Amino acid sequence: MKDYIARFGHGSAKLARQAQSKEKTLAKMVNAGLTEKVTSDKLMEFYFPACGKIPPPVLMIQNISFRYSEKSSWIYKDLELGIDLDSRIALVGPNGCGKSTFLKLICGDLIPQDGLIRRHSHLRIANYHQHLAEALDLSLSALEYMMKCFPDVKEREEMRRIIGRYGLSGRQQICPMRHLSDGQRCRVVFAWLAFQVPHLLLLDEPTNHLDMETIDALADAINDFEGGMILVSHDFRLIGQVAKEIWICENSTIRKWNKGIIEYKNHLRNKMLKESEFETG
Ligand SMILES: Nc1ncnc2c1ncn2[C@@H]1O[C@H](COP(=O)(O)OP(=O)(O)OP(=O)(O)O)[C@@H](O)[C@H]1O
Repeated sequence: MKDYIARFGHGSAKLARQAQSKEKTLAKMVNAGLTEKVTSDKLMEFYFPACGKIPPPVLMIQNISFRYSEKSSWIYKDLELGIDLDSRIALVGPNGCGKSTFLKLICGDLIPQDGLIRRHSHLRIANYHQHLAEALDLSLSALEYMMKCFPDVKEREEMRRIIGRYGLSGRQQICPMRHLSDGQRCRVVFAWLAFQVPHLLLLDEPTNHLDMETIDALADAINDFEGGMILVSHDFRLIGQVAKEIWICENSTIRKWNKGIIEYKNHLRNKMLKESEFETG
């Protein structure tokens, strides 16, 4: 209401009248104690539970080739890689080169036409991507949703504590998720993801909708996590915080960058400068 008053208070006569009327209503609500105190979201303390160790090899990608259809070009051709619980990988590369496809292949959402992906029989993989938040049933509250996904947790209070860790306060836990902001819905998704106790975290652009403090909390949680991680992100700050190695996805393959993240950033910058010089002649 304050926004409306600020925007339209000096607008056309009709809008200004509406703004004045809102101002009066707001004053009455404040006097009657009907407005809620403005608070910022509770700082999120991300946390991925201890997943226990499984011996290597945890995941082996053996000569896989993948394309979406017979008519389309190969996204990967004869790809060979290994991933363990101490892998902390940032997967980078130009738009459309196949980063998300790689994560889908790893978690088994897509099957390669050739080759094999061998996963340790006890391996639990959690795959975070934007569409998870879009697929939430918004008529449910975060609490109802989590109780439905994890029926083994019988006590509401226990589940409230679990969700609370992800920075959702009392009311935000019990109102329909349609009333939550995009960032708050992401927190629900992270709570759901972490509660699966994965060994391997696949994070596809996790920072969209998250503010800087929350991204830092996520970085801390990843650094405390005892399992493996593959991160697809354009956020070099997060990459610098959590990745130990960079893999570059390009030309139907993935190759390991054998220098540090800063060197990779400089390499990209120089490449872009050269391209723009070439374009401008
Ligand atoms: N379901 C699909 N069916 C057909 N083609 C697809 C499908 N999903 C992705 N593609 C195509 O496969 C290629 C790789 O897509 P992918 O989303 O894996 O790339 P990306 O590197 O993650 O891209 P970005 O950085 O833009 O997210 C793209 O050309 C994309 O258009």
